[in-house]
Amino acid sequence: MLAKLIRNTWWRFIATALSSVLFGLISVSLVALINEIINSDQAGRSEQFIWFAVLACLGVSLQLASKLLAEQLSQQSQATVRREVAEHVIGAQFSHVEAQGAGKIKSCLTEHSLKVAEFFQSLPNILSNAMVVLGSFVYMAWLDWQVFLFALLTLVLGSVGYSLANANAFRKVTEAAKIQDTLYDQFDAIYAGAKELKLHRKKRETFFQDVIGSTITLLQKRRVQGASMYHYAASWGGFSVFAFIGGALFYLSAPGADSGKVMSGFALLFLYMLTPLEVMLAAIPKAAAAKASANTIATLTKDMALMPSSNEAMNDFNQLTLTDISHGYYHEQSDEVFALTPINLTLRKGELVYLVGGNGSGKTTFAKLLCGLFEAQQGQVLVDGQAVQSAQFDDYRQLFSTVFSDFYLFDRVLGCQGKALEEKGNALIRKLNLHHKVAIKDGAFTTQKLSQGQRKRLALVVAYMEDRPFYIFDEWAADQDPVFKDVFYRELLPELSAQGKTVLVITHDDKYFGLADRLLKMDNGCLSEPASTAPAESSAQQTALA
Ligand SMILES: Nc1ncnc2c1ncn2[C@@H]1O[C@H](COP(=O)(O)OP(=O)(O)OP(=O)(O)O)[C@@H](O)[C@H]1O
Repeated sequence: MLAKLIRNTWWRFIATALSSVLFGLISVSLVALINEIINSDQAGRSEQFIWFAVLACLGVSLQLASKLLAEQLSQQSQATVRREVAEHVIGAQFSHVEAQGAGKIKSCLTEHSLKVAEFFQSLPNILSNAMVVLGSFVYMAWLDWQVFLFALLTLVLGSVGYSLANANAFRKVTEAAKIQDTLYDQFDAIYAGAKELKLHRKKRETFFQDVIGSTITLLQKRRVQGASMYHYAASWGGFSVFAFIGGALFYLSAPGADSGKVMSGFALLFLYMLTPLEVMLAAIPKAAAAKASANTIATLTKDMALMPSSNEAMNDFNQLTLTDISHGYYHEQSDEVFALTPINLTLRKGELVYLVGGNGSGKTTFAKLLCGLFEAQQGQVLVDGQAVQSAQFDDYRQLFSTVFSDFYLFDRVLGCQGKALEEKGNALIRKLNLHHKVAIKDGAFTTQKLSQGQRKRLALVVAYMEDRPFYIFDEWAADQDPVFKDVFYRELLPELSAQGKTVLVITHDDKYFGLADRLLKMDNGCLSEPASTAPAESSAQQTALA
């Protein structure tokens, strides 16, 4: 993921890297120049001062450029990550998105993307300081090659200790990234479960301490463990540097050693190198966290592969046939599978079909399968005799308008803009007796602060405005008052059917079963149709459903 981001922003990345590297090199050159100025005679100093002024101005300009570029790079990378995650959530198969869960997705959109952005922000620091350290070693080699060899040995020892700690720390950081995803799910529960938690003290305490509290503590623990490893490693690095300084000074102060310029050069370098070395070592944990976050984001987007895009849309049908289609869920904890028994069914234009059955029998799963939210794990869907291919599923879904029981109402009436549509929507709002509460203005609802039953009516308005040939209502009437329930079953549904729309109504309202053209029954994943309601020409086939 990091490599891909770098590829996408290559010129900015290269410009940032180049300006940071040059700034680092110029910084070391300035230190070397200062040492030369200290140790040269008066005559040679005027030219050196000019060089000093030129290098100082160039260095400051390059530092500014690298920081400005890194800021752009950081914001661009965060925007790219967020766009990519959002694109995958919107464009992947519904079952894949469902399998990831909201917590992980939110965590990627927020904290993980921020960590990636922070890495790019700290890039100039890492590179310029690396150059300072590297340049310092080169200058050391020029001053005294034996001391330089000693410095190299110290560097190797320091790096070995660091890489050992790094592997362990990275495991902790990766573990912390996973715990963070769980925490985001629990953050959702704080808000969504606020009523339940406020009404029950014991529940609240248990949730606060054993659920969210323990996740927060575990995350804190793993992050401290990861960071501590890096601090141990940094201390080991610091110790190696001091051992090197001590050794070098001891060697240089030995009787007969040519100390003058070399000693002052080393003293300057040691002092100058320490901070960059510290900054560099401190940047490594951030880079590790960014890598762990980038890996999480990459896995998420891989598991939510984009579906083939298309500009086509199916917009009508006469007959929709399902042959041997099925879908199942695997429940990891209980090692059980819930699966629909392969379904064979034909639905025709204008039919009003009721689907009934007990809780958990598979009605919603069937509805999701029918409208293409779930791509069948086996079997086929045929529109007017033509099998729908995998690449056509998005086109196929454009036949449906749905209101599931966990529907979502967007603030804006998306995809249905225009004055005429707005007027149509407001007429529907009046028809559903909501006009005293809400209206559509400038393409958006004036309010969403409505009761659940009223919000469901608004979802119905949106579905009507979409004007698709197939409607699915999943227990839509469950929240409606008896008067409006009657309006829904006796007026609205027959009206849709009369307009040639096919309607599948999932319902428990047995009082209205008689109004359906056909009645389907779901029982523990098995779909059947009582012979009396099956269409005459295919009743034999329909009674043999499942
Ligand atoms: N997201 C999911 N992940 C795993 N299993 C699921 C999921 N949704 C449903 N199930 C399983 O599928 C079965 C059927 O669920 P479904 O929602 O289709 O039932 P339903 O008939 O619509 O129930 P209800 O009348 O309560 O809405 C359930 O018993 C449950 O075990």
